[in-house]
Amino acid sequence: MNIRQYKLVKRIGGGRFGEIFCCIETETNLKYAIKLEPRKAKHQQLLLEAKIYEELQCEEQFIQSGIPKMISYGEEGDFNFIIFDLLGYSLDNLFNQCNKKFSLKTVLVIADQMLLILEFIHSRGFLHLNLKPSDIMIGCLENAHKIYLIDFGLALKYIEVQQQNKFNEQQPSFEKLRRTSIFSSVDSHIGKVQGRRDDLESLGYIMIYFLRGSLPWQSTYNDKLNHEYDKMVYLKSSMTIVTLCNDLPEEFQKYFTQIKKINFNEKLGYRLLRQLLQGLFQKMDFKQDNIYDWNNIQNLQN
Ligand SMILES: Nc1ncnc2c1ncn2[C@@H]1O[C@H](COP(=O)(O)OP(=O)(O)OP(=O)(O)O)[C@@H](O)[C@H]1O
Repeated sequence: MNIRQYKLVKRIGGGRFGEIFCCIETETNLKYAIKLEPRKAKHQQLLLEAKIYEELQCEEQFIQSGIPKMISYGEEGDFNFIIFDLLGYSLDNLFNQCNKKFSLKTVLVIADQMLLILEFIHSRGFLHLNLKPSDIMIGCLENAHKIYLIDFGLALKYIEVQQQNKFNEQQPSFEKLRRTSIFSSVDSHIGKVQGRRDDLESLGYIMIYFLRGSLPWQSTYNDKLNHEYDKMVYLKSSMTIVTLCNDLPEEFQKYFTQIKKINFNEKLGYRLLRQLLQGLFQKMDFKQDNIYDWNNIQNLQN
């Protein structure tokens, strides 16, 4: 595979680790996404991320898993690259376009698909450990109703996490990056070994964020500057589930109670969590029609 057969069209995103462009394969005219990481970057992780995609893609269930297909990866000149299926918008983007509120129906449909995706990656031994709305995407065209999870740059095999028996400040700064987000689990902030339940806790915070428009510990915290980080951690770790889920349907409180009850390495009842949220969906008499809040917006902005 030769990266030169792809032409960069436009930048579509970027984060702490790379720049993402839409590209066209010149022979077929098909569009893809390409993630580029400078090879001089201090903490190179793109090729590790590629290995995770490679391992996940070997699985039979991968096709329906809600993870974009990796077409190719490698090194070219000054960059490491991964080429993936091109997806649509991130939920971060869609959330902003919906005036920072999603309806209960939209949140429940997202959560149901995310639980399936997490069950899949956990069953293959991986933890995402960096869940946030910008890593959750919708597909393109006929897959526009499907939810996808991206960005395995900070993912780990939990078997490896278990071997790191205790967090230690000398660990690579990836460890620090994993616990800087407003969506990170409480245990990640206090340096406890992370497991599958930490991803589910982050998903719970994302649901609350979408429903309320913010999280109670967000206040003045700025994740780029790490400003007021200690205050954010204090507020998050001292908040009870009851206060966090105040005024929300009781299923959210039950969701967190269920997660907090289990040990970090215990197998989770994904089905139970899905049934809990599906029960709420039915109770509210919502329809399974693949219509999300953003489908009501006339001109979505890229
Ligand atoms: N396959 C894709 N199709 C379309 N857009 C994509 C795709 N992959 C990534 N993006 C866009 O690029 C953004 C950043 O991607 P990604 O999270 O992989 O980068 P990162 O540098 O690892 O970011 P972070 O700092 O969040 O870890 C996403 O939020 C999304 O908007």
